[in-house]
Amino acid sequence: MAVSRHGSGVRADIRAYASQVHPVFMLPPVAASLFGAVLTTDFELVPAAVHAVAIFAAVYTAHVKDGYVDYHVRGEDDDHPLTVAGCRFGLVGATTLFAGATLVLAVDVTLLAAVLTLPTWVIAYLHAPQLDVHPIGATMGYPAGIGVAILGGYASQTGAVSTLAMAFAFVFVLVLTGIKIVDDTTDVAYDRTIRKRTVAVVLGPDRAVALAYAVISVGLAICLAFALVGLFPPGSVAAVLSLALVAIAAHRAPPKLATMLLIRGSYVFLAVLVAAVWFEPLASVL
Ligand SMILES: CC(C)=CCC/C(C)=C/CC/C(C)=C/COP(=O)(O)OP(=O)(O)O
Repeated sequence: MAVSRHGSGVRADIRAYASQVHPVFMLPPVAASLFGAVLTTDFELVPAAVHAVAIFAAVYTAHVKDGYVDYHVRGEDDDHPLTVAGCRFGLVGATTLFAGATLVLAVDVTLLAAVLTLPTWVIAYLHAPQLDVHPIGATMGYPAGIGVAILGGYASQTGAVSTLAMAFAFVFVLVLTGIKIVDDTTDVAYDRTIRKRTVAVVLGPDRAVALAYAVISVGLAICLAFALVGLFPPGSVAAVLSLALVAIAAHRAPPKLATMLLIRGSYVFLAVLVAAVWFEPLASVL
């Protein structure tokens, strides 16, 4: 049974499945999982890697299902590399990998880590066609997945969640929600034609952009406040400053450029937070 729509043979099949690895969407959740793990004092590589694999498999599930729904069910996309059977095999494969990694977490690491990992697959599987047609689901599914990935990464090290992990998860959910609202302002006209109700479709682009930057600002202000009260390491202030500067530049830019800037800004935000947590380089000077 053919799995690739473009060519036959093992190479074509591998290419088709590899096309569903979207680094822009996949790196942040995997990095969030590892970030949760490095928030703990004793970092253990194996449970961190198992959790990261589960998160990768969840996001892969989301992409295969989204591609299947957008091309084969809704007829929205012009092309898709996988046949219907290919999508189904991909879903079964990714889900099996997810289940295996989650089972390892439950049996060999801690039950809480597994329990916190499960919602990521549920969000991923339901992204299309259920969540992506509703303004809250379309906007907050991915940020919520990142938040839970941070908590699961933390729990995979400690068997517990902490105020620190929850606070970081909360900040990321807010900041990424704002960025996703901006992202959806790039597709308002098209999304209206396919009845996809993003925040930008419901509120209109101008009010959506105002809401987006308000949500990002609240997220950054909370991050700053957590740094000032000593919950977050002092270097978090540098992370806030870097994303705030990017957000100021993005605010004046057209939607596509603004989205591109904010997504890259969020990578820098995470990277500076990792450095702040791991090395605490500014601790001695602040
Ligand atoms: C661990 C974790 C983060 C879990 C959540 C996984 C999740 C919901 C991923 C979404 C990835 C995806 C299909 C993005 C494109 O969606 P789109 O609907 O904006 O784009 P489209 O218009 O191309 O369908």
